[in-house]
Amino acid sequence: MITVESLTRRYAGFTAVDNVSFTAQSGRVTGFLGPNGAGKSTTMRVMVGLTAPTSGSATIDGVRFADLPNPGLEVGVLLDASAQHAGRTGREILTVASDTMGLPRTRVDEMIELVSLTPTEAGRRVRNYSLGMRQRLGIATALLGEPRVLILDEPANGLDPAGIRWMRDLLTDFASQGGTVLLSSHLLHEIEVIADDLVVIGNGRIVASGSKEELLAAAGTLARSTSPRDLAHALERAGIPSTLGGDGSVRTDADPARVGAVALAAGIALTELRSAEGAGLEDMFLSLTADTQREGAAA
Ligand SMILES: Nc1ncnc2c1ncn2[C@@H]1O[C@H](COP(=O)(O)OP(=O)(O)OP(=O)(O)O)[C@@H](O)[C@H]1O
Repeated sequence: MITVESLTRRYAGFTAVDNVSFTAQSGRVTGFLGPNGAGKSTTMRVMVGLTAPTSGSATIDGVRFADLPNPGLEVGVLLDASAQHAGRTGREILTVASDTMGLPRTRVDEMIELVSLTPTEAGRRVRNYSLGMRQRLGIATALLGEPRVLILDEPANGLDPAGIRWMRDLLTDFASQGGTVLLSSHLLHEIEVIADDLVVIGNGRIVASGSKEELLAAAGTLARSTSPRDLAHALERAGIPSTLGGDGSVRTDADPARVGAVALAAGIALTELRSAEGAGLEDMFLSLTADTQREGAAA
């Protein structure tokens, strides 16, 4: 389990991470979301001891990363796939990491195979790797020591569609075997498919956290009718505030049963009635972070 408690990081008067607290539970995949510059990477860097917190703490199973005797055996980290030594081959990078952790060299070949780098690719210098190949190598390095915890910043970045699916299965399996996965991504569809829990950050502060179901269910109800204005008026008369979308949809915080009952009583035929959950993570993300989006996007 990863525990972040009242974490703050300031840079010369600018607060990048502001009193952030959350946990990433074992056996679950936690998606870490936020607009550009929200503070995700800074939080993850503090978790793995690359950045010192101004105050507060981040611990892995109760221990600070810097205090872990052989961290690679406990925590697999992929923060910046391009930060690998460009002059070494992929195989050399894995071999050095494996030796540092005191692992048998056989792990190197196992990992190369696991991430589907060909022997030729593994023998190529990293400066000549594509982004997706760097990402695969980074994942191989993270998994080398068979850690219980994975901290991954944008791991799907640069992967092809098959690679994204492979990564999804890998992380889901890892969590189903009791591992802890914290991953940041801008690929909301990916997060929506893979994450059990979500932590949303905006301008350095947590704006929402909880299980994906909980957070998406809070999205309310979406209804469609041949006469959306009449439906909105009927809801208003029933004391249910609603929003009329440009696409003819009507959204409310009331549950679908209540919206259906109001429509029936008003003699309005519905063409669609469902939890707005289907509207998905993107809507939720944009509405939660609207105040912190540089584009000022609203739901
Ligand atoms: N070393 C530093 N010095 C000054 N400011 C920094 C430093 N590192 C990060 N910041 C600032 O802290 C804020 C948070 O950055 P961070 O990289 O954590 O965001 P992020 O959520 O990971 O963004 P992205 O989605 O774009 O990767 C940004 O405004 C960034 O400019």
